[in-house]
Amino acid sequence: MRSKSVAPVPRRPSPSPARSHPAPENGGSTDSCRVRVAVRVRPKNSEELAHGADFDSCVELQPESKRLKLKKNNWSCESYKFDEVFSENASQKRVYEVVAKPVVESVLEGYNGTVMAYGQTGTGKTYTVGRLGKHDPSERGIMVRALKHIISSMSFETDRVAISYLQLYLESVQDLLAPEKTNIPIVEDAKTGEVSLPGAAIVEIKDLEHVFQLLQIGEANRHASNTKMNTESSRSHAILIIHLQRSSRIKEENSCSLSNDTHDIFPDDLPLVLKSKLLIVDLAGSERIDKSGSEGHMIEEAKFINLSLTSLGKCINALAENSPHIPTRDSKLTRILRDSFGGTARTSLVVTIGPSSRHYSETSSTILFGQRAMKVVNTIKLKEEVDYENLYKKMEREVDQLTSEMERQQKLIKSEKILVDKKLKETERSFHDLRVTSSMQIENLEKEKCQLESAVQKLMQDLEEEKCQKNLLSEQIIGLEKLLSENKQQQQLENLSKTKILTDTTKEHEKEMGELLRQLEEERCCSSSMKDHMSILQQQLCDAQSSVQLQETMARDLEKKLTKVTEEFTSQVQSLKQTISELISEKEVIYEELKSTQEKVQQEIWQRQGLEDQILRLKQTTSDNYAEESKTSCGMVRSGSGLGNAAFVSKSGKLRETGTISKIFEEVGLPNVLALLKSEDLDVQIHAVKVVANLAAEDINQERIVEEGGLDALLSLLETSENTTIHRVTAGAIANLAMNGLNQGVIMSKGGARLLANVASKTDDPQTLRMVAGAIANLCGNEKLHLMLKQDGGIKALLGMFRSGHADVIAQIARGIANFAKCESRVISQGHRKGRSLLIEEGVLTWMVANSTRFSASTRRHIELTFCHLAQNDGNTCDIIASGGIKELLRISRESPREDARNLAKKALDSNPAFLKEVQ
Ligand SMILES: Nc1ncnc2c1ncn2[C@@H]1O[C@H](COP(=O)(O)OP(=O)(O)OP(=O)(O)O)[C@@H](O)[C@H]1O
Repeated sequence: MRSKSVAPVPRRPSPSPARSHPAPENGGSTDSCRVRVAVRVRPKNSEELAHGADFDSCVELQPESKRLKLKKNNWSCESYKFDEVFSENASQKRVYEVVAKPVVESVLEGYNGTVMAYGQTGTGKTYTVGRLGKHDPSERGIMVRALKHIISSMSFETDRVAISYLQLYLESVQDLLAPEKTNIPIVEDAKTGEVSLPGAAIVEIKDLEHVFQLLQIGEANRHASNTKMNTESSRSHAILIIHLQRSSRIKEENSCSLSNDTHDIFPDDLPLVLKSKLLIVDLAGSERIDKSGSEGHMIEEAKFINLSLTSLGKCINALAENSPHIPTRDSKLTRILRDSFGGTARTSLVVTIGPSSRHYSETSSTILFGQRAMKVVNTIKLKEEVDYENLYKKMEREVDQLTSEMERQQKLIKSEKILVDKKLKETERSFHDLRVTSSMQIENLEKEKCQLESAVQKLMQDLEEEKCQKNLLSEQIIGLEKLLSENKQQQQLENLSKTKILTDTTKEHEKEMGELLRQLEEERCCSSSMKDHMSILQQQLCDAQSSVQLQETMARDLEKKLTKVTEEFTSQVQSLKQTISELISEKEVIYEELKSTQEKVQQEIWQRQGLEDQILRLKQTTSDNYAEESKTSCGMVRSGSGLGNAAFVSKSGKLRETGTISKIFEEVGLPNVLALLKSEDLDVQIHAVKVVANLAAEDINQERIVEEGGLDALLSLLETSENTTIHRVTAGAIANLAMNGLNQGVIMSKGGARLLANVASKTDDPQTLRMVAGAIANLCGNEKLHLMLKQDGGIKALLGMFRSGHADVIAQIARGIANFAKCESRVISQGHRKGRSLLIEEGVLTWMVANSTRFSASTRRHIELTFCHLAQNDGNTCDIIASGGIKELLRISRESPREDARNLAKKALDSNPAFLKEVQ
């Protein structure tokens, strides 16, 4: 698409309006513009020069006043004013500059244009328009000059130019660049009135050399004959369509290049393109059959030419007179030129006349035609469109970016979650460890405390006991001392009275006293050792108490530590909880973002799908329509060798699109695509069938499409639709599905062969017949279905399609019967079946012998193989002999380019005694 360095397409001042016209509907700007008409007089040819006075000139030009005088005879003449008059000396360059250049410039600005030559046969239309002048540039006609002008004015980086070259011959449109394409339909868009020729080749132009090559091909394919009036008389109308697509807007630089309406319709960031078409038309010459000397087939040609020119004249008359009804539908020529006269194109007409008075009446009617055409006013209209291809690519890029961003964010969240989970687990583990160790420590401390307390208690008890014993001893000592003093007093009293007894008693008492003293001494010793022991015990108690105090302090410290650790842990847990909740809320936000991104992506996908639908629809309705082309010109991209199946998909370039379709199909889903097959809108339906047909060309989709009900929908379309395009593409889709062995039985059981036969009986469109024949040919490759195929009329329909005479259709028929014969011969050789071939019962043998000369070389190979396979079956011997097939078998055994065919034919001839006898 357009790069910023490319200047916006320049604007021309609008011509002044000549007639009021409706306001634009799609944002394009419109102007009224009258058809410009110039007249060109051909120099006298050799015959006219030779006959002198007989061929006196009836034309006189007045170039200054742009007038032409037409002399009827010496006393009567008429004068006509044109936009320009060219004498016989006017150069090709000048004619181009006056007639065509303004139209080409207008086309470069985005308007449609038409340049057309009209005139009697032999007056120089082809010379003016179609002359190539490859070696003499001064000779070049309008076609070459216009293309050279366009190529030099556009940028190949951002713009595209392509051509279609067609001829209208015997009311049939034929492609001059691909002459096998005949009967090309003319499609008119009901809404825009735009005319397109789907199926016509559109070839992108590279350079002038390429232009010469293509125009030469077209020239070689154009119908021309030698008539009395012109040795190289064109027998068809040639139409060169130049398709031009130019980028029209870059957001910043060209806001001035668009009308306000356009801005309202297309947002600033949409890429826009200007699409325009230039039709250069070289009409076949009008002729009087008596003068041109046309005979036989040429009379037929002349009738068609005159008929279409008459209907063009009627349309011009009706337009010139502002008639409410313009009979454009009367001929294909007027349908193709619908936009050129009274439409949206800027149109220039050059009318060519001969100078000779012998052709006064033809010259006069040509001039009147030109005069009337000058009254026609077109409404030229700028057609600005969204460049969906570019937009699609842009959106695809954006979706990719969004998807990768989404994936990146998902990965980020995942890794963050793993990190948080890990952290949480670690914290839980350390908290648990801490709890276990602290509870163990507390337990130990408790135990120690209990042990110390019981030790202190025991010491206190011991101390108490010691104290009691000491008291007891003190009391005993006091009692003894008291006793001693009483004894002393008694002794003193007794001493006075009883001296002897006293001595004895004193001795005894002294003894007792000694004993008591000793006991007292012992008691004292014991008491002092008890005191020592007690002081030791007291010391021990003190120690124990201080140890208890120490332990208590330690326990308190530990408790404090534990409280601190617990607090720290609690705060850690809290902060972790905080982090987790933050992470969770962050996660929720990211999830929300992801959700909205996913929704956005989904929307983008739907939008993209919608846009693609529109692109395809637009492609279909414009003449650079690839989809339609692919449909009508579809070839066998993937055709198996020999008798293999054939997939019906579009030509090169469409495989890439199939890839995109598969991608979208994955995103949109098969049920949604299949649902579109039942759409009310025919365009959508056609597009959906095309998508399904493309998908069905891929092996991996074939079974799924049938499982999801796609086959039912296709068969129902085949049965109910009246539309030829639907028939053609649906048959192609079924042909693709029929490549799959499993699908073949399903297609047959659902009446597929009967429906295909029905379509074949109703149409003459070679492309549709090719699809139908291809589908039946694929079904022929399954021996289990042979009987049903015959009963459902499949074989009859296959042979019946031969009537089209189209090489591609015949190739499919031949492939089908060869498939059938091969499988049948295998089944018979394995002993699973006996008797006459089902193909022979349907008259294949007679058909092959009768048409043997009409087959192309490649088709002939299939036919040869069919002969050989049929000849392997004894049940067919009589039929082969009766139909004269022996001769054909002999020929194949000697001359066939295929070794397998030669061997098969020899084998059949050598092994069958009836054949041997016949040969001898
Ligand atoms: N302006 C001209 N200068 C020189 N030769 C001319 C000129 N116009 C036509 N001729 C010659 O006259 C002959 C007939 O011209 P041409 O084939 O272009 O006619 P035509 O109108 O296309 O005829 P038809 O309708 O039968 O195809 C050709 O030989 C051509 O070279």
